Amino acid sequence: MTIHVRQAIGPEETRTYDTARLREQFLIEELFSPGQVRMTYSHLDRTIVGGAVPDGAPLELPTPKPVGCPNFCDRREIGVFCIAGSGSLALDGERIGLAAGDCLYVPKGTGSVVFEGGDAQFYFVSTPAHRSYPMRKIRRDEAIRHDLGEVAEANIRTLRQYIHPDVTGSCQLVMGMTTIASGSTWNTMPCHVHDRRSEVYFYFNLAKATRVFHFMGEPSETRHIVVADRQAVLSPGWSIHCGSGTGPYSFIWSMAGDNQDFTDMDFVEMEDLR
Ligand SMILES: O=C(O)C(=O)C[C@H](O)C(=O)CO
Ligand SMILES: [Zn+2]
Repeated sequence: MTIHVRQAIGPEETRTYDTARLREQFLIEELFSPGQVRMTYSHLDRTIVGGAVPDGAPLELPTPKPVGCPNFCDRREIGVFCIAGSGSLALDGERIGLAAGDCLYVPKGTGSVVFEGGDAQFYFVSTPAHRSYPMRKIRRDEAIRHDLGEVAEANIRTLRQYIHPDVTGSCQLVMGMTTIASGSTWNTMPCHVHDRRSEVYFYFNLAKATRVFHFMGEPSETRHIVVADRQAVLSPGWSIHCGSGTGPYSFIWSMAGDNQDFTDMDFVEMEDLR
């Protein structure tokens, strides 16, 4: 098991960063390793971002020191996506099968969490929770689907809300997946901020040579991070978050903070971007 801790960084400090520092603070490069759970604990809403690759043997989710409780879910909830292959999660011994594109909401109070599967790869995000909602598996066709964008703006995409108040209860975690249509490049453009919530963008299904140029920063001080397959970007509430890919890609977004209102966004006017 590996866990790295990232402190919350403000806009003034971020303005002074060079490329290496920006990547060190906001990009999570290595999430998947056979037989391992890898995690990053971010002080942005105390979000834990992780990857688990059971590689044929049961892989228990450990409880790292920053969690501060005997069990991982004593005061936390988790959203888990199977991003490749198929496998299962055993929650206190109850096995739930997951195929690529399925999501599992793991409630506060769950004791043991075990990842299983020969070829399965799991991406997960966990945030603090104050009460227990029912465990729920959400298949791709059970998520709320939104078809967004315009051909002329190269931003045609399908956004699916999986962990969302209209699908399943959760304390603060809101989570889903967006897939960019063939021929489009942009996600989340026109862009927005929402200082009430922080967000994590996990990019995947990129070909080896494809890169997403992820834009972040204050609207008046934008920066970019070049992102490869299966890498995640931490997005503070004050930062824009959008990207343009050199080839096809999808991403799993997750949010936590003061509300679960997906539509609560402050859109940025194009003329205000620098
Ligand atoms: O393609 C999009 O637009 C998104 O996926 C938007 C994210 O879900 C988001 O930023 C929600 O606040
Ligand atoms: Zn957002």
